[in-house]
Amino acid sequence: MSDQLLQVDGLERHFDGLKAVDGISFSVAPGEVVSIIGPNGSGKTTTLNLVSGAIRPHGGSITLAGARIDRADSARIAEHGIARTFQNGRVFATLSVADNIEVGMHSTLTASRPFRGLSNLFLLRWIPLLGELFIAIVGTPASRREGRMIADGVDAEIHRFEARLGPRRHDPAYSLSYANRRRTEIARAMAQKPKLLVLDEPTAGMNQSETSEVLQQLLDLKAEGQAILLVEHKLDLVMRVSDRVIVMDGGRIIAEGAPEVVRHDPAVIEAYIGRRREAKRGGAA
Ligand SMILES: Nc1ncnc2c1ncn2[C@@H]1O[C@H](COP(=O)(O)OP(=O)(O)OP(=O)(O)O)[C@@H](O)[C@H]1O
Repeated sequence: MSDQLLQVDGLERHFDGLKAVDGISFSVAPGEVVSIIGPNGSGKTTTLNLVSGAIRPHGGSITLAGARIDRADSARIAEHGIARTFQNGRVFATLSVADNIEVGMHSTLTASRPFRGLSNLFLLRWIPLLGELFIAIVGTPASRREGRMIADGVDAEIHRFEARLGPRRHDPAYSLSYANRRRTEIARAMAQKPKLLVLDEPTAGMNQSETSEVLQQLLDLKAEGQAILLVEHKLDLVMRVSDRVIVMDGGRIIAEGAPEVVRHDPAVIEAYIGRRREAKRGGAA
């Protein structure tokens, strides 16, 4: 059995004949930070969507900690231990920062969701619903203990971004700045205590000082031993935080290796610089 945390083999996904992800294979080891970079439209987000179960692959396999997850839906994949954030930042707008983070812990609950395994069985899915409702109203010693654990977990995640989210813990997400919404999203993902944290452009739309702050937070997560699969356009950040960098172009992996090696790979330089040259020529025409 592989000692990798995430193992992706021959992954494929097409959209109306367009091969967005064209038979890629890669892995993430426990505690490793792996970044996927590449020009626009090269298949990075589609890869994250496949790994997190947002869409289904048309071929290949995805294994997390030894379990096949490529046929599971995103809720089951979250239970397996993958948490993700989205390119455009997704939070529950009317929920407070604390409540958004608490939602992230839902997939980890056991005492408050004793029949959650039945949720996958269409005819029996009302049983866990009624069970959860009953426990929420009446409560059990175990569910009360779990309630305290949730409150501690929310505090711990807010503490991660204390200076920014601490004063805003009761504010509705719609009232937050864009950067704070993205921080809330990362805190919610971390509240799941994921084996693998999947981040899609966590600094998109952020200025330089906000980006530096995110870089420091990613370095802190890495120091905690958190495995991360990251898609990011800001190459300075990628080079500083990654153990390994995967470069995609046209749905394929064109280079892979340590940041310094990949940075000087001729195929990578061509994919980036050549594309820019083409865009300029197109603009000039
Ligand atoms: N739902 C979809 N329907 C049709 N085509 C899609 C869909 N999702 C992605 N694609 C196409 O698949 C290709 C890869 O897209 P993807 O979003 O994965 O690229 P990307 O590398 O993440 O790009 P960017 O850096 O711009 O976010 C693109 O040509 C895109 O237009």
